[in-house]
Amino acid sequence: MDRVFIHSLEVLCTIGVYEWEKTIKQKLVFDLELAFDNRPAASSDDIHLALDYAVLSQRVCEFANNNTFELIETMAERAAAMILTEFNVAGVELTLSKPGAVPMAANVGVKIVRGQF
Ligand SMILES: Nc1nc2c(c(=O)[nH]1)N=C([C@H](O)[C@@H](O)CO)CN2
Repeated sequence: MDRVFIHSLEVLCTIGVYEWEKTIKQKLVFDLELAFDNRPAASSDDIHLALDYAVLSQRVCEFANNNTFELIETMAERAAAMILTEFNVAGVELTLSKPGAVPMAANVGVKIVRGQF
């Protein structure tokens, strides 16, 4: 299966398990791989047959901005479910990073794969 990808999509969100985290915005970074057949778009050169990565990026930012969770696991799961529901993709691989959450680590996060590839 072909893929469309979106890397390093940065969103400011309310996310975290501690009380102080519920009063601030923190940066999350999405890396997305979407299972999608690109051949109809390629053969027709028609954006309407493509998975529009600009539209999908905007929707993920909106979703993350408008939903507050404690765990990044929950954000990842719900965002993947939203993508599978709202977009015509067979599968989603979603890596969600919370840079700066652990000062001693360059990065921390979770990776999930949902649907089919
Ligand atoms: N597996 C996880 N571990 C932790 C999370 C998380 O979302 N998933 N979150 C925190 C805190 O919110 C942390 O980011 C504050 O620095 C701790 N561990």
